[in-house]
Amino acid sequence: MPQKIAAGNWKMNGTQASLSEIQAIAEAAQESPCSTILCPPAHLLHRAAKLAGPLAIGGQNCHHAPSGAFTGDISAAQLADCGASYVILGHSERREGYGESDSLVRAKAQAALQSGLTPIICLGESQEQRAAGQALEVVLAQLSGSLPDDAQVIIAYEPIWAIGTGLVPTVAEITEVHDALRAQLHAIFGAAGQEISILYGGSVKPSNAQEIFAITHVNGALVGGASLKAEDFLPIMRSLAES
Ligand SMILES: O=C[C@H](O)COP(=O)(O)O
Repeated sequence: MPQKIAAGNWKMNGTQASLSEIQAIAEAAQESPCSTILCPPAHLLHRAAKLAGPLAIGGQNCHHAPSGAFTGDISAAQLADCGASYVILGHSERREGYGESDSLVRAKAQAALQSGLTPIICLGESQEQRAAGQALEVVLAQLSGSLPDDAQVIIAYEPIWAIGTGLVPTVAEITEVHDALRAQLHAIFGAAGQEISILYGGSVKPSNAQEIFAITHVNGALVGGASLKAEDFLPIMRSLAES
């Protein structure tokens, strides 16, 4: 059975004053039967990792090279050095904002694995692609192009149009994509593909988490805005535990 995972992506939000939220989430993670991962901005990683206990810490991106003249970047080994054990890769805000391709995401995933990090690989279609009936085709192509050689990954399906908008796909739309992802992971990795957690992301809130977690092959969530405050994230963690 894939692990149930509640993951939070703080994006470019948070200062040292936010460490109290991480502390509260870490305390709740101690009681949770599920895995909890928090991906704060890079400047908080080291202090967050010290607070974390059973809460795992992740980066939000890494370079594909182990080191070198890449001003402003961070390597997978440096994330691990801060205490991270996961890294989000291929988020649509990087695919779209910085032109990251599937092959670059794949190279980053390989680099992450070499440094002992588990990549959380994000996939998702735009509103135009969904309207054109291309959602499945787009997401499955991203999966094939972005996966590393090893099955030690987490997948996050995040329709771009659902991120930060309050719009959420229907249960049938999420089901269709997660079923297809599960089948493709099985086809690629065999039995190991059945163990890969597939998260849903995009406007997950305490109010809709229960319905989303009831969907077959939804093994948790990658949460943006509602992970910034423990008072929002804890009910999502509880819904996952009860699912
Ligand atoms: O990585 C997280 C996603 O982009 C979802 O963000 P959101 O929960 O604010 O819609």
